[in-house]
Amino acid sequence: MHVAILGATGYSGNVLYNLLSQHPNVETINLYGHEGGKSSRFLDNEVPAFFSAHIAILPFDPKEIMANNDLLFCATPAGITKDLMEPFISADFPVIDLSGDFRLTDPATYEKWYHKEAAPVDLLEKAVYGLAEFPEEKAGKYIANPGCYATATLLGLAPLVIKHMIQKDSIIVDAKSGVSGSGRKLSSSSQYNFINENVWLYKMNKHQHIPEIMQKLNEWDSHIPAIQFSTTLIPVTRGIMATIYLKPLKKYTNEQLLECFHQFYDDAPFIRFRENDLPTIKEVTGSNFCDIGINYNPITNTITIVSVIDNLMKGAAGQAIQNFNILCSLEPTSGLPQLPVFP
Ligand SMILES: NC(=O)C1=CN([C@@H]2O[C@H](COP(=O)(O)OP(=O)(O)OC[C@H]3O[C@@H](n4cnc5c(N)ncnc54)[C@H](OP(=O)(O)O)[C@@H]3O)[C@@H](O)[C@H]2O)C=CC1
Ligand SMILES: CC(=O)N[C@@H](CCC(=O)OP(=O)(O)O)C(=O)O
Repeated sequence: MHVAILGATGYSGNVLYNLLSQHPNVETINLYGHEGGKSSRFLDNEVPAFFSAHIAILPFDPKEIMANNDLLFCATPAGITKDLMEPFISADFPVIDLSGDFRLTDPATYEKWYHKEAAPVDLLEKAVYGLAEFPEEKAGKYIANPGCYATATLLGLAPLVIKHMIQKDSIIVDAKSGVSGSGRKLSSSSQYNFINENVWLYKMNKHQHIPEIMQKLNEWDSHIPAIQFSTTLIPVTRGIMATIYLKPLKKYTNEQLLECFHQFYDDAPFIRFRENDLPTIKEVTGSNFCDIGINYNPITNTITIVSVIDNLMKGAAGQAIQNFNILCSLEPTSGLPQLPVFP
């Protein structure tokens, strides 16, 4: 297949290029950048880590992309993506979009949480939310790849929520992310002097993944009223840990809780259910795995779920490849590493 990447110079685009260049079903990868941008940009000049990849970054041109490729991976920022995607959606051209612009079905909710103008409703209606382990019933060729925090949180919560085993108003999520989650551009919080030997709880009660998580949770259980959700920046490059606390609906044994997770995840190639062993971020770095461990405290009647992913893999480019495999009916694990980078 011939595939295109828009935004290959960004972190998620870098990882997409890396994965696609080793994908057995991908013949060529064409790179695109800004509309009307310089025609003399090359990947190796922009990203020294890809020193030998002397590949041109062509100016963004929907007609040329659709004429020369079978599918587009879009790794541009939220707020910008929605202005670029109309020609692809109108032509029913396959797109896997890593941004948040087409994940929320309600434009007013997007505008409230992203503080940006939403995509038009007729375009939003064509998008399919692509949490790979829990595909939508709706079919479509425009896949809205989930957010990184949303992926870790939803995969940790899914089994107990779908089986209605929890007190619905009891969910508290304390999520932490490495700095690459904010992309390649420098910001005050990504400066070494700020985040080294520091932790920072940011966007308290305002994080844009709250409505995304609620949208999916309410598909599984429409009676979940809200979640308490916080995001903390930690001094690591890659990785997310979502620590989830909730109260069970009634007393369950540890075995009953383990059995619930096994039912959902034993056949899922990228979920490693670790039972009562609580995973660390490093155990999934560089892989598309989501590792999940659980603990039950009878004294406080609290279940703790720890869900870890690599934000650039399962939280972005890795899940995008999973969605590519699903959309194109390829082997579910094609192009994705089977072990993390460790140590
Ligand atoms: N980082 C992460 O862990 C995750 C990111 N995402 C989402 O994936 C998307 C990409 O994120 P990330 O890789 O971190 O971002 P980066 O900031 O690292 O990269 C953004 C990319 O978009 C390009 N770009 C920006 N504006 C335009 C434009 N108008 N036309 C064409 N290209 C443009 C940039 O090119 P240039 O540098 O030339 O401007 C760059 O290649 C975002 O929507 C993000 O929210 C989702 C999950 C996790
Ligand atoms: C560490 C860090 O800053 N992470 C980013 C995640 C950005 C992202 O992926 O945003 P969308 O999925 O909504 O596009 C944040 O918390 O906003």
